[in-house]
Amino acid sequence: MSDQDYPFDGFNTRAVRAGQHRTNEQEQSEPLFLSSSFTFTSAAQAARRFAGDEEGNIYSRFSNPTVRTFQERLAAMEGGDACIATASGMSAILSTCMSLLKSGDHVVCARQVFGTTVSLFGKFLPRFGVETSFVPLTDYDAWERAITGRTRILFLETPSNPLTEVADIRRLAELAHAHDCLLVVDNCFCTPALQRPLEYGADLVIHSATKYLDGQGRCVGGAVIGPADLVDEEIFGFLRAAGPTMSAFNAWVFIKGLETLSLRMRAQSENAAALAHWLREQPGVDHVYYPGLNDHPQHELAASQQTAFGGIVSFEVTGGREGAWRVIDNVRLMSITANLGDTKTTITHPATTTHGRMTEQERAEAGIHENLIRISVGLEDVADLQRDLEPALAASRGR
Ligand SMILES: N[C@@H](CCOC(=O)CCC(=O)O)C(=O)O
Repeated sequence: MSDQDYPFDGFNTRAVRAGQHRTNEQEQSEPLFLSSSFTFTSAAQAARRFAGDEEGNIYSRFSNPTVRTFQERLAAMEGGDACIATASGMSAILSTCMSLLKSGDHVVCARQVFGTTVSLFGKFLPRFGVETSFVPLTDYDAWERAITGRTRILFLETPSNPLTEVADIRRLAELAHAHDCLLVVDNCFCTPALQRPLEYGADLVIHSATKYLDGQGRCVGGAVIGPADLVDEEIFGFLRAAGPTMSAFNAWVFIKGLETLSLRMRAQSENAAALAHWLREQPGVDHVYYPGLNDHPQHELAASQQTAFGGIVSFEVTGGREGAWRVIDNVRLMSITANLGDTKTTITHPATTTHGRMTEQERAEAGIHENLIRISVGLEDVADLQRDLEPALAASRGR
């Protein structure tokens, strides 16, 4: 069908409609296909499907209609040609690396990324001959200096986890392309509702669907979005062979999550902004990290690159690790958990959890101090979040 015949292409329309292919049952909501394999009408048809001469389902490790709906919907939302769904956000990064890199290749990665991403690049990929140089996220000269003739991928998160530092995607895309590299952006904190890195020149977008795409803390999953030649050819080939696949059930949950993504991201951004401003005024709070604050070092860049500032607020308290733990131990409403993007507000001590397996030096270089607390702001009333934090902050100060 041509665009003229079907001109319904707004972002919110895609979020609720893209990828839906009704069956003969004429269902209103997307069906969940819990079937590990699919049948063929003949041996010849099976052979055609396996040879790739005929489109159609084969086996849910690499082809499932519910997973396909999620992939088509997320690709449409990110503005990419293709999407591959994976078992987790980490397996999305792993699948990208295993399919696009070979022994002898080199990656440049921001220092300010999720701790497990540091482990993958710094500890596991070197076993397969792929080395990574880590650079400060916003030091563009350092990115350039780190690129060698063997560099294939530049990898970053923006905003970064947990300090919400923001990098200029356009600038890094130009740098990557000038050196024949790919720019891979983990868009977990913003989601396509707030930022679409492919529009700024990124080659691939990574997601942990576990976070905002689900949005209600139910399922683990991931995705890679980008051009068909990379995603459908290279990365799909690895996924089919190695099998770090998203389950149909999880895909179905994520499909429903995508339908409310825009609303949640806006509401959570508003709540986070209100909490960040309030936190700045509280005794015992040393520093608040939130891109929506005027004094955030990349506030203007975030305003130009994102349509809202996101739901993550991090802050430092007086009293070191003990002070931070006391705040966390004294909240009653927020959930103490190592996850983010949930409608329920979560509170985390990054230095000992999400970034706990980085070395002390790696954490210091990334600016993650022992007194840092990360809050993923949910959809509760901000007044209740303040009511929860106020006595926790007081307890931390010994009052
Ligand atoms: N990226 C998420 C996920 C948190 O997950 C963990 O902290 C598990 C640690 C591990 O991978 O071993 C976040 O930052 O909350």
